[in-house]
Amino acid sequence: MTVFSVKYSRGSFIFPSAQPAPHRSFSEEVTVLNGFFGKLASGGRAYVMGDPMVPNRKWHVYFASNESIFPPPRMVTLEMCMTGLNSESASVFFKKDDGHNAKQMTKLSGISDILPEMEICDFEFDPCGYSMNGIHAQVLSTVHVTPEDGFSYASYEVMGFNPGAVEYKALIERVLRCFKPAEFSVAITVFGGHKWADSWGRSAAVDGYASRSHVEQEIPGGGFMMYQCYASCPNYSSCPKAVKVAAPLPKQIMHCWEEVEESEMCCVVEKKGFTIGEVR
Ligand SMILES: C[S@@+](CC[C@H](N)C(=O)[O-])C[C@H]1O[C@@H](n2cnc3c(N)ncnc32)[C@H](O)[C@@H]1O
Repeated sequence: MTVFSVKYSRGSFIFPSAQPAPHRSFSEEVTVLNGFFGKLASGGRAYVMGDPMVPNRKWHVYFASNESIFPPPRMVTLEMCMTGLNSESASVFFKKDDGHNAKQMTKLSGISDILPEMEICDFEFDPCGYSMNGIHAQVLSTVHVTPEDGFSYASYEVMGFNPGAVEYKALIERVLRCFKPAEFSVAITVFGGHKWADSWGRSAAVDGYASRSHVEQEIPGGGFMMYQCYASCPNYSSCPKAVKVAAPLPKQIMHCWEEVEESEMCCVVEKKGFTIGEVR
């Protein structure tokens, strides 16, 4: 089987020092990924997006494609990372003596209502935890839930949908209803031209949450990424305004990959076919 394209993405780890190799730093991960995919026609391309005002919330992305013209065809991807889950919402993802299983977790949590047409294969962990994969035609989605209090976490990812047929803000709100997190991030990746993605390239005002940061990054060939972090804010009028951070200008490109630790990256690096940068 030939790889057509690959994308690896993650937020900042909650416990970075607990990560085993090769996840001790993004540069280590990129080295491993380039070992597998760096020889694809596009070369490996890596980005770190984040707002310096929100230091523990960065979005790490790696792409490679067998097309020399990057990026691959039209595609929108939404990725949400949620922490501080509401304890009642999280309790759904604990097994119970009455045989409470993954199917009931999917229904009771509201996950089945996020995109009702999805066919879902769900799994409950023992004593708690939940994962599912969903499919409908070319649309794919996945959810993973760690419900334990103190380090609760849920992720939602969907790709391959028609952005004109799914309303961006409403989808985010259906996901939030399942978990009611204290904080969350949304990463949007658009391949195939900015305009095609309709409302998906714009920031969303989400009821009950304040946008804490908003970062945008153009991808060579017409692609686009947007990364937004939110924190719950019941009294919306007193919420601080979001800081909108622009994409880096070409003149900010610096060749300093080897000298830069991930924690202090402040530049864009292009070296031997891969690019890594932090957007400020
Ligand atoms: C949903 S699973 C992780 C799935 C997957 N690694 C991910 O996040 O993409 C994590 C939750 O399942 C629970 N769990 C129970 N048994 C587990 C196991 N054998 N492996 C991983 N997680 C387990 C953890 O305590 C946690 O609440």
